[in-house]
Amino acid sequence: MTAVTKSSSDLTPAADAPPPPEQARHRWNDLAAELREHQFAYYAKDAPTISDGEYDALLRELVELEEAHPALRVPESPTQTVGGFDVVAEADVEQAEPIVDDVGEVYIPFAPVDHRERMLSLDNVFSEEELAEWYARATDVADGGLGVDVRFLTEAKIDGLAVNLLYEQGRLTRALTRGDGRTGEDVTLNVRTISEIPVELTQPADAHDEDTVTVPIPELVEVRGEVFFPVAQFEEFNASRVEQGLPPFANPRNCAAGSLRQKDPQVTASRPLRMLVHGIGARTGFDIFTQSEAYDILRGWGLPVSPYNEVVDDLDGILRRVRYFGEHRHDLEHELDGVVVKIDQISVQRRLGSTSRAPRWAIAYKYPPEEVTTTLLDIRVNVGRTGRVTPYGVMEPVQVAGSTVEMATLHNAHEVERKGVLIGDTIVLRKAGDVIPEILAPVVDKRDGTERAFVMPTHCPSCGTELAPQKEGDKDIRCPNARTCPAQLRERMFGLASRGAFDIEALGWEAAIALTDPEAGRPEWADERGIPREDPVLAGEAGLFDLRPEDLAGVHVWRQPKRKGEVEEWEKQPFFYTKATAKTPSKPRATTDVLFTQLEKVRSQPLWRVLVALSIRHVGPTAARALATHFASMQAIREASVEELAAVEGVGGTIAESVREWFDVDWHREIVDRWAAAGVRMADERDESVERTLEGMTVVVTGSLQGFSRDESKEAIITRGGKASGSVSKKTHVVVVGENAGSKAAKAEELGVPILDEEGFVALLAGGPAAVGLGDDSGESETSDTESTRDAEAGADEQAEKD
Ligand SMILES: NC(=O)c1ccc[n+]([C@@H]2O[C@H](COP(=O)([O-])OP(=O)(O)OC[C@H]3O[C@@H](n4cnc5c(N)ncnc54)[C@H](O)[C@@H]3O)[C@@H](O)[C@H]2O)c1
Ligand SMILES: [Zn+2]
Repeated sequence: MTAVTKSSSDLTPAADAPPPPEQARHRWNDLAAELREHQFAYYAKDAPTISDGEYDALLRELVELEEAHPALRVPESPTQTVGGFDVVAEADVEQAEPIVDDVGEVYIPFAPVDHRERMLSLDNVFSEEELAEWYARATDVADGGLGVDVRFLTEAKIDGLAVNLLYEQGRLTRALTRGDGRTGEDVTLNVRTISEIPVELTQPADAHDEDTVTVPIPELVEVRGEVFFPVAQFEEFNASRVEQGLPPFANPRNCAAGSLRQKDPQVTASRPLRMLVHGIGARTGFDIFTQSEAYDILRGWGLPVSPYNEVVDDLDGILRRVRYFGEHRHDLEHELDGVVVKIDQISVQRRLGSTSRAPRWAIAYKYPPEEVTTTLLDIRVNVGRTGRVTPYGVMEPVQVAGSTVEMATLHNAHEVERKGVLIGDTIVLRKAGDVIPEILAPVVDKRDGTERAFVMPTHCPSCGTELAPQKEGDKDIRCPNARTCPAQLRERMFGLASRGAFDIEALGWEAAIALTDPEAGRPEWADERGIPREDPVLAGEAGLFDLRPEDLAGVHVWRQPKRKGEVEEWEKQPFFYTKATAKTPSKPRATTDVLFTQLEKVRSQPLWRVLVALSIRHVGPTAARALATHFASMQAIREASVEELAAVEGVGGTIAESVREWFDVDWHREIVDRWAAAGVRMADERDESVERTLEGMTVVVTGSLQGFSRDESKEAIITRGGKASGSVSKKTHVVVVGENAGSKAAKAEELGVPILDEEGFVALLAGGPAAVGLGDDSGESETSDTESTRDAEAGADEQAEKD
């Protein structure tokens, strides 16, 4: 190890620091070596093999180790240097070997050139507490007992790569990467291709308004900024690389760096690189007093300045900005990994100075990482309710954005190809907040040749039917065997039992699988070991109401038992019946009894629920109610023409056609017939004892009522000839406001629509509008259709989305 030289940093170990124990020294060596390796992959090759979060964690460990053992904190430690490979070591460009980087591009290192003034990195904090500590320290030193009113500039931290632009007499004469902070690589030719960066500064026009700062173009100025690749263009760009047989970039930052450091500037020119400036280095010929003012000057010369800079007075202001960007992390055109806070006054900046690595007058607040790397163990496919086949990635479980992720959808085969991921790859996984996790890209450098490409199955993994797109040109492929495909059937069965349909609590996801797809989860070895396949007790929903408890005695499902914390092999277990023991024979489980009780009960549910249970496309609860109210029987709906269906208030053409088409399929009609034969009620008896007190009235119920559930209040309105609507408009006759009512109550007041409480509602139901002092103005109702039609269509959309 080289001799420890005295560094300007105040963090250099005290000469009398006790020697660290052997173990700590070992760990330090390992960590430092590992970090340097990652720095090389990241800065020199633009192809990191671990995520930034993982890198930061390693660096943190090193910082903590050095805090515990200050003698380890040598000037060349990765904690003390500006990250970057040693440019000077590759000084002789003539002799330098061309590097073929893993992104398939060849370049020779660019000539090393010194910066006029050093380019530093930034120190990081990872929590609001740490930020407050920095704030306290910085303001304390800044004040120095002088009572200075320190102000802070908050900026978006742009995740790109830093460049230093030297302008002499207004001309861009040199552009360098940051390198090790003292010496960077000459990338002048490449930077010149970025249209946003002026080759010639513009003399600011004479200021007419007082806010514009005009400073004449100086003799010399170093402008620091960040080159980035716009997020919006990244995915498309990566896909085009994969198409050309080139490996994709891991993320936009590495893509920006790789694009800038091209041997052939033409290639750089073809990339949509952008830049924003965030500092000034050496300068002669002008003065600046605050950093924010410096930005105004730079803007005046035609340089791109971020629109997100804002000066604030105190910690509260800083925290407000941190929270703001936390919420808008994905609304910016560049990747944002944090917020940079800088002391605005240059004189105060000087008083605070810098360490060997970073200024003390600035800090980067970093958000929790949203990207991690993990292994893609497999790509499997899922068959949905309408037969759509979607591949999804199965990954080594990993923590990201506060949850454990082990699966991520890949949407379709085309998407898998676009992303260029192989089974076995190390992949970059991204999870942003509540958004569903996404596989971003493979880490190509980690490949060892054992990875294999995903092959989209040609046949349905559930029923073996040949897959095909529904229409020509569809990206999705489907299993056309809608009738008996176990995967599709189990989804329909689950839907049929859901709250908006028959509402059969005992028929949940697992029971739906047991009834229709008992081999779901069958392990590969099951065939080899001669374990017979079990036929489902239901080959379609038609037989649901014909089931008897004894039919379920032999139903088994595949389960992976967990015993004493250990994960065991998958095995078949009885589902509806208990396991027979030496003493007791197998008998129906308690939940199985409940299932049959509920199946009995739902036979007399209202017609609209039966309609929803049929899984007719676009027919959700709203459309089903409209149909049931109008036609009152399944037979009438079945015989209705498209025109007749479409004429129903709340049923549009799409729904009408979908209903007609559904009844044109013979096995669909068979479902209805067999359910009817098994005693499922197929008509709503008009209870003549209920007076049609609300004929022609549109009623909105909002908030919760004591005596009615949501469904019951709707039912009560509809059976009395009224219309139950979900939104308040001028056409609404009355709004019933229960507890915790929200915006609808306010809207009613605003529009002057009469409002009733629950008591009033009961009176209205019994005696009609006159009973609650409302004039009978139902004549208007003929024109009030549009609103409820929109409701029904919205309901239909919701339903379609679930497909
Ligand atoms: N994954 C890996 O293998 C790997 C390896 C090395 C480094 N890294 C990552 O690189 C980063 C460390 O690099 P670093 O030294 O550039 O530190 P940094 O990214 O934490 O911060 C310093 C840099 O931020 C940039 N910056 C962006 N917006 C700015 C603004 N508004 N004002 C001032 N500066 C701004 C500047 O270029 C500056 O040099 C870490 O995030 C680390 O995770 C990753
Ligand atoms: Zn199938």
